[in-house]
Amino acid sequence: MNIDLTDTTSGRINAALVRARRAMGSPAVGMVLTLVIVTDEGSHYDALKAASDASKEHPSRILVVVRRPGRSPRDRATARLDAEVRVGGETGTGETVLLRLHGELANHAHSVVLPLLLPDAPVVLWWPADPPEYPSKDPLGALAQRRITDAAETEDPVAALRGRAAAYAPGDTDLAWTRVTLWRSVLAAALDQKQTRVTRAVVEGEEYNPSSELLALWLADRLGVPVERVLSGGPGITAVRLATDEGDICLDRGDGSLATLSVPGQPDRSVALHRRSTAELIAEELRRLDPDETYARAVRFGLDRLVRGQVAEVEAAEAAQAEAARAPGGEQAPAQVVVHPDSERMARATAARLITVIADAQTARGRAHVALTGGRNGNALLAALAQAPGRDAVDWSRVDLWWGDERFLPDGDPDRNHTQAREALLDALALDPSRVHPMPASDGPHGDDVDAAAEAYAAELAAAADGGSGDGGPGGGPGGAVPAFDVLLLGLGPDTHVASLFPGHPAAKETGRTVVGVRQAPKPPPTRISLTLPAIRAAREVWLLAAGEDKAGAAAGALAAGDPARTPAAGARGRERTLWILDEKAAALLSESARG
Ligand SMILES: O=C(O)[C@H](O)[C@@H](O)[C@H](O)[C@H](O)COP(=O)(O)O
Repeated sequence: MNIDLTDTTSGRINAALVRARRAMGSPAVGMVLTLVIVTDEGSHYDALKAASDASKEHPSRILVVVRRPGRSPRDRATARLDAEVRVGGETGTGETVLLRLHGELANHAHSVVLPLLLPDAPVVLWWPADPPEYPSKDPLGALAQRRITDAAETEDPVAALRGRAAAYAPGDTDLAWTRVTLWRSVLAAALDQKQTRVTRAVVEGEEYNPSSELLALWLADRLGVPVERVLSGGPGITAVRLATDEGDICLDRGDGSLATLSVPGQPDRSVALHRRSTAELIAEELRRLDPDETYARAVRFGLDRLVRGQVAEVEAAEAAQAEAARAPGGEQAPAQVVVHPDSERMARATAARLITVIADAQTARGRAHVALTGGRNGNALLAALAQAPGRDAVDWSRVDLWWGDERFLPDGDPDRNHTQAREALLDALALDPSRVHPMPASDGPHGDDVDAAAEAYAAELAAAADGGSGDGGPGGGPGGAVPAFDVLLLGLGPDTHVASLFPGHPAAKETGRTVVGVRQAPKPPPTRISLTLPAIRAAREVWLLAAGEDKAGAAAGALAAGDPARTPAAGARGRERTLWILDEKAAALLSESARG
């Protein structure tokens, strides 16, 4: 039975429900909960359909709240409640009330809903999209034992998960979490059955997929091992791999709905992991109304603690481009990792190591080319070098100093890497000024034309390659256009950037030039000059410096090797040596084998 009420009240709606139930001859006693859906005019039909299907398993009173505050001041001044009451029929044994709150009333939904709640029955609130920032503090949310959101229905699902974590209160849940129930139960069963130690996990799923993130967070929290989040073409989650002492447990759905579960020592078996409808997800959520502690732990585990991996299926073009960017003719040396107890000892030890390499280069070739980096770790190394007892083993007048990148600011600006390097070390050394090659400043001869400034630096490098070191040929970058740096230093960004090559930024994919201008860099200041990966790879040795837990995910992700366009640090390799210099905190997520 359907009853339409215009300009009505909650009391009249309740009376209409009683009349309709009497007419249907079915008491309200069979209903077990009130499901309140807060949505908009355009989406209420789909949400109501899903809820009605879900409530077949849980006879419910469904209240759909559509706020219509109105556009004009006159509209907004009015306060009117319209309702469509439906009992029986397609709602099954439940009943639904579609509530349209016009004008000022749209700001008082809870006062309309409260009198309509089933007495002495739990309340579930569902925002199909656009939930409040703090669901439990929302006036309607405060009425509910269960508050359902959906991170997949947001502009930035990963940011939405961060918001869910910050706002979490017992009773909160999210359909992105509900979507991983089947994956979790299959993996938990496989782990319970195969009592073996898991050393690492990988979750593969399409980019910006919140369920992939939550599955990875759940595994990281449950297993206490590094969990790598790797991007794939999807749809949704495509595979989970658990590395164990006996081989990988792998649950792979690919792009279908039938997954294959592989457990070492057992025959593969197929598992149904179909992508469930919203109605199925809501039905699952209505089954249990106690706070979901497992969700609480997973969503609050910390997205930054996941290891960020690469695209599982790197496009052929990108892979070919990465291959083309390798140093001409030179194989890239395998990465070595050295881990120091803390950042102070890391800086001191690396200063001693650098002195040795520079002195050896001068013995072998009469001079040394060193490329410096900016950032905390780069400057800490220079400060340690200034204090190093062996500092004078180097003839600093025969050292050519270059930069891997520079902030494009006026000369002498405190934020320039050159300024910071002078303060940390250079002003204390007997350097030959003609051998100190800072990158151009924004108040130099090229003004604020960062591209012209980059080209000028590329020319300076090429001149040093041809006339200077005598070995800028085969060891140089594209066409021998840079000196063969004896050591090129790089700091590591938490997003795996090196120099000013940021993930997904065109500069990280550059293969034709040695130096580029960088605009809109995610790390301030936004305009920079940077060597490109081919120029970096011209170095004999590339040393990557990272200290602190905020670098753990980046270090593990980059060392897992992958597409340099998305993980620039993975493309920073030396011709003779690639050395990762970490402190324990930055090494925390490395696998035992990666620690060297
Ligand atoms: O100009 C810069 O900012 C650096 O060259 C940059 O690449 C830096 O090395 C990394 O962002 C790591 O910086 P921290 O060592 O400070 O973390």
